[in-house]
Amino acid sequence: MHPDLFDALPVPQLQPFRLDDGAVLLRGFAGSDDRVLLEEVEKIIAVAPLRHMITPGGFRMSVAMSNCGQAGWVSDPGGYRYDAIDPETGKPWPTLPAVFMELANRAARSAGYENFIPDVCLVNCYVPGTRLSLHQDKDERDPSAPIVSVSLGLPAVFLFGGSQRSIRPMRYTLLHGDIVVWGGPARYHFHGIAPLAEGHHAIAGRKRINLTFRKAL
Ligand SMILES: O=C(O)CCC(=O)C(=O)O
Ligand SMILES: [Fe+2]
Repeated sequence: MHPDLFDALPVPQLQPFRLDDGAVLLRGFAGSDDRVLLEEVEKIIAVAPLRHMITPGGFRMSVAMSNCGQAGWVSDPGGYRYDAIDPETGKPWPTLPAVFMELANRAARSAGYENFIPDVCLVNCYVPGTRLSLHQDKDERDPSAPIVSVSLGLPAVFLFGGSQRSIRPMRYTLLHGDIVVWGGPARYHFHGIAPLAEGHHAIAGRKRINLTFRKAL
């Protein structure tokens, strides 16, 4: 059979996998955009370098972070905030690439959230051993907008709990191209990432890149 015949076949559309009311996992949703997304990440971190922020408690975060968009999430001994200026460079953050905006909007729509227009993308970089402890994303102004979280590179175990820290989190393995969307009744659910296992990814190498899209301002 000629390979072009396959191109005409519809791409299998996996059903969104429900994690909780308001929260879904879209398996492989970003898979076909992976190389473009990673190229854009390289451009972003060339301007706004990855850095380990300091928590208000004085700890150095194990995840290396950067941002793009109208503001960026920053943490320092004074607290957490969104800042239009990158404190590391003194300049505005790089703008949100069109391919990021489009993907985030499309993923949100697939999860049941119409008209999601993010203004911030937090870039998280994990290497084996890196973890992100259970937390809520609650520094954003608009509670009606979901969080759209894209996984690229090495797999990670995503911990997804409930509205209270005491609710024991469920564990889901997130793979290259997966997107998790949480909003509505799940918007303030506790979540985190277990320590990344050792490994090598064919495109991303020895790391995991996570992009979280937010409407923060
Ligand atoms: O890396 C992830 O999948 C989650 C990132 C996250 O929770 C955050 O950036 O607030
Ligand atoms: Fe988070």
